[in-house]
Amino acid sequence: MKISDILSRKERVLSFEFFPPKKVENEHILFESIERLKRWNPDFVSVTYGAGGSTRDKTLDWTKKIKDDYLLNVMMHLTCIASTREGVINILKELKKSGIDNIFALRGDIPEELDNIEEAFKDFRYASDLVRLIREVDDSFSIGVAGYPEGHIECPNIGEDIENLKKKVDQGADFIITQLFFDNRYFYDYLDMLEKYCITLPVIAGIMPIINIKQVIKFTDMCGATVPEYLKNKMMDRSPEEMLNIGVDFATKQCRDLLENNVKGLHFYTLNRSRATINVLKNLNLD
Ligand SMILES: NC(=O)C1=CN([C@@H]2O[C@H](COP(=O)(O)OP(=O)(O)OC[C@H]3O[C@@H](n4cnc5c(N)ncnc54)[C@H](O)[C@@H]3O)[C@@H](O)[C@H]2O)C=CC1
Ligand SMILES: Nc1nc(=O)c2c([nH]1)NC[C@@H]1CN(c3ccc(C(=O)N[C@@H](CCC(=O)O)C(=O)O)cc3)CN21
Repeated sequence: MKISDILSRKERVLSFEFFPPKKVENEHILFESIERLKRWNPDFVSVTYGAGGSTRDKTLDWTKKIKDDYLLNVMMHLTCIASTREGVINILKELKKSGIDNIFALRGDIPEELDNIEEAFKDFRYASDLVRLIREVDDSFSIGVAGYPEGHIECPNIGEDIENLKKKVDQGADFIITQLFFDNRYFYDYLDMLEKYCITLPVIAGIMPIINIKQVIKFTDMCGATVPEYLKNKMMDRSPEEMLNIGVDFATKQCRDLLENNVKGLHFYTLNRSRATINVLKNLNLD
């Protein structure tokens, strides 16, 4: 089912994001999480795409599996860095054949071990190049792209970053999912700016209930999202149980405020765990 159709029909959407487990022994954690989260009737779930090629096949396999075994509406993340035109065209054919209608089109993180960046950018430079190719090859996909409420880390200023977002929109993207953020002010200011730049696509908010503060600090240092100082302080040196409760409490307040302000959707970065996200959803009493 195309996410663009769901977005035009529904006032608000709910979605969950997973990544293909690196270790076989972690697969059961993901199975359990999908099983539990399915009860919340997500409008779609998405599967991330590993940079550098390592987990790419796994992404397609997991996306198919979640669709066929759990009967969920799926979106596959597709990154284009270090990919060839031909390789991407083959993946699009495979997606079509498998009945997968939704693609999250990304450039992808630049792998640390990359020694020849020009080679990696040979066929695709930006996510907008990928959006263009998808539209060229098969116009029937629904395409999501990433938006950065705090600006993308490689971009000198947010205005320029939004102009770059506009290129993805102009190439035919259908909706935007934001990078994770913890202060809603960034999100509301971002929506105001998008309006000024005449970007009218639906914007789904990316939410990560914090389970482990050290892991989140490590990740946000890399992706440029700000973790509020008081939240860091509150979570430091707590037990895993205490940390999860603080994370759930924070994400609940954040989502409640977004819902009061008519957010178009909540997309949870679950990190393959279900408990924190489910506790937030329970607190929200979503109907
Ligand atoms: N769930 C996931 O898998 C997510 C992954 N990401 C990661 O975030 C990173 C960026 O990916 P995207 O946003 O898809 O890339 P993008 O191609 O839209 O943007 C990448 C950078 O290039 C700049 N840029 C874009 N077009 C440009 C142009 N024509 N001229 C000059 N600069 C331009 C942007 O401002 C940004 O700084 C990747 O590292 C991606 O993997 C981000 C969000 C979610
Ligand atoms: N720049 C960027 N790249 C991404 O891949 C990405 C985003 N942003 N933003 C949204 C989500 C969040 N994603 C994340 C966030 C954190 C981890 C993380 O902490 N991973 C663990 C390993 C987990 C495991 O393999 O068990 C780590 O320690 O890196 C992974 C994906 C993927 N997405």
